[in-house]
Amino acid sequence: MSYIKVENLSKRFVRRGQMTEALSEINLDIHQGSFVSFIGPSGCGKSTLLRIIGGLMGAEEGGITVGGRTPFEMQADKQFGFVPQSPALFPWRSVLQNMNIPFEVNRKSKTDLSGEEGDPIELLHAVGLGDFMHAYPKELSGGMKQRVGIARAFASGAPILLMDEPFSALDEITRELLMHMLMKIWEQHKKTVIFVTHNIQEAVYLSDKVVIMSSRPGRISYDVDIDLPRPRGEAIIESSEFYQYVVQLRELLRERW
Ligand SMILES: Nc1ncnc2c1ncn2[C@@H]1O[C@H](COP(=O)(O)OP(=O)(O)OP(=O)(O)O)[C@@H](O)[C@H]1O
Repeated sequence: MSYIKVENLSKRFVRRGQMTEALSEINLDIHQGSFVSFIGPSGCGKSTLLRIIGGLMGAEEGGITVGGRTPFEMQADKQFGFVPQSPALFPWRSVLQNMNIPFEVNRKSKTDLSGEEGDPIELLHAVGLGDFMHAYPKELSGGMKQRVGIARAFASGAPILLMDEPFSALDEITRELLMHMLMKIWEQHKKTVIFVTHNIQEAVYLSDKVVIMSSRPGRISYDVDIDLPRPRGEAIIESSEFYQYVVQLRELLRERW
């Protein structure tokens, strides 16, 4: 059953008298607990759609519900965890203290997400930062900071995680390591994840569904179900089925680039 439902959604921006049709007639069904990636050329509206789903901005036309409620209600109820390109870590707090920020925010707003929360210490071990719990952000590399951001999102209790190109600032090898790490954690926690990326392999490896977008105006041109077995180990990348999905997505993307 559909958990996130987007119907005929359009979004326009007007800047200095010039109108940009950022999204046009978007229709989308996302199932609870699934991993969905958005991929498409720069400016096709991926981040805008992510922000609308996450209740950070509204749209002019169309409807959107998340778990039967509006995104704004879900956002006020702390149901979304955001993982941006580089995570916001407080420099004066240790890694573990940074992990606890969502719990403190929820306690203050009296949001009860118990049952969805993960153990911060366990999650730090899962991302290979067990020895860095008491370190400060300035002692971490970019990849390590991003691991904290991901671990924190899974610990936060939010059932829906919105990730906007979380690996784009990382080198190729770190990016691959984090992709495998994210997959392992997600397979244990099964939160609904919406993931924006420019990387086809990443999208195929991680996703149940890849949504291909095209620009001017931003539209969904295809959505492709990735029917690869789970759990997905690293070896799957070498399989011919994986390769076929990569080729298919590349062709579909080229068509509308
Ligand atoms: N706040 C804003 N004001 C005006 N125009 C905006 C605003 N945010 C986005 N846009 C425009 O909307 C379109 C979609 O932008 P968006 O950032 O969603 O694209 P994107 O697919 O995420 O791009 P990228 O892959 O480069 O991050 C672009 O043309 C952009 O210039």
